[in-house]
Amino acid sequence: MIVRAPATSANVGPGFDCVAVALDLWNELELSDGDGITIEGEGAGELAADASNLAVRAYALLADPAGKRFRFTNRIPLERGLGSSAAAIALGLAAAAPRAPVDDLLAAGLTLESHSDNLAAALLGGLTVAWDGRAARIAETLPLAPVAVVPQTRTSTAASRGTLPAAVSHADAASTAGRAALLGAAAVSGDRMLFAEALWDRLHEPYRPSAVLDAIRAELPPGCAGATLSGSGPTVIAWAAGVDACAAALRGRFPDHEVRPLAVVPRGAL
Ligand SMILES: Nc1ncnc2c1ncn2[C@@H]1O[C@H](COP(=O)(O)OP(=O)(O)OP(=O)(O)O)[C@@H](O)[C@H]1O
Ligand SMILES: N[C@@H](CCO)C(=O)O
Repeated sequence: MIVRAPATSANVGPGFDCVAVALDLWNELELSDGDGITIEGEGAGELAADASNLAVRAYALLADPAGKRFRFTNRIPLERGLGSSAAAIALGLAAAAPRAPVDDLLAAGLTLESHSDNLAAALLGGLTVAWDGRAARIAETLPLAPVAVVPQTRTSTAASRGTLPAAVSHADAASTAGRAALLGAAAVSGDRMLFAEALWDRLHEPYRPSAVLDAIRAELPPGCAGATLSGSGPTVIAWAAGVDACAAALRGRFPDHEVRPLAVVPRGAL
């Protein structure tokens, strides 16, 4: 059996801990009878190749890993805000229970990661909204295309979440709720202008400083209509109508970053 799970970009601006989008960059698990765990690609030599591996732990929540051989091919870089942990969890869950209701998989996943936004998109694909233990894919594609600006540096999500304040003002909550409503409407309607207007947040981005995000917003590259911090960062997503022009400009401006157009994919691990 072969299972694939996509990278994901969570929050998409105002959708903190509830919105995420699946991207065309995939981790893969080949599961067969036998034993042993092998890891190729991203995280090889670094990730645990034993029962403590996150994907194997996810599998073990719903099926017995004894007598199974796990062969992982990883393409999603770790701790860059591209949902590597959620993809690992999605692989394990989808391999263990491919026909389980998504809400059951989310409930299992929540025992391993405290927020289910990335996991929802990794399982369902497209743009997802997660709420109160449930999730739905609300759009298969988006009106603007994501171009990822990926630094060499890493940010642990746990550490990044530690910088967020315990409470926010009503003004910040109201502003962000408005943008989040716009984000959903723009995604479903396919309206580019509304989507670009939605890409502003006051709940988490102000507490996760990013010079790249600030620089892109201060001077939008050609073809680019807005930018968001990807998950907890440090990757930034530039949202483009003209991907080639946008990517070329970003490569010129951020030569020590990897600039990577990553199309939205309509399906996830399920
Ligand atoms: N392919 C993988 N297999 C097993 N464990 C993984 C894998 N990828 C990531 N992990 C685990 O998840 C951790 C990274 O999770 P973290 O939430 O900090 O980053 P991320 O998921 O890449 O970013 P974000 O959640 O902001 O999108 C790694 O340090 C490792 O423990
Ligand atoms: N919603 C989570 C996503 C982490 O990928 C956060 O912003 O911390």
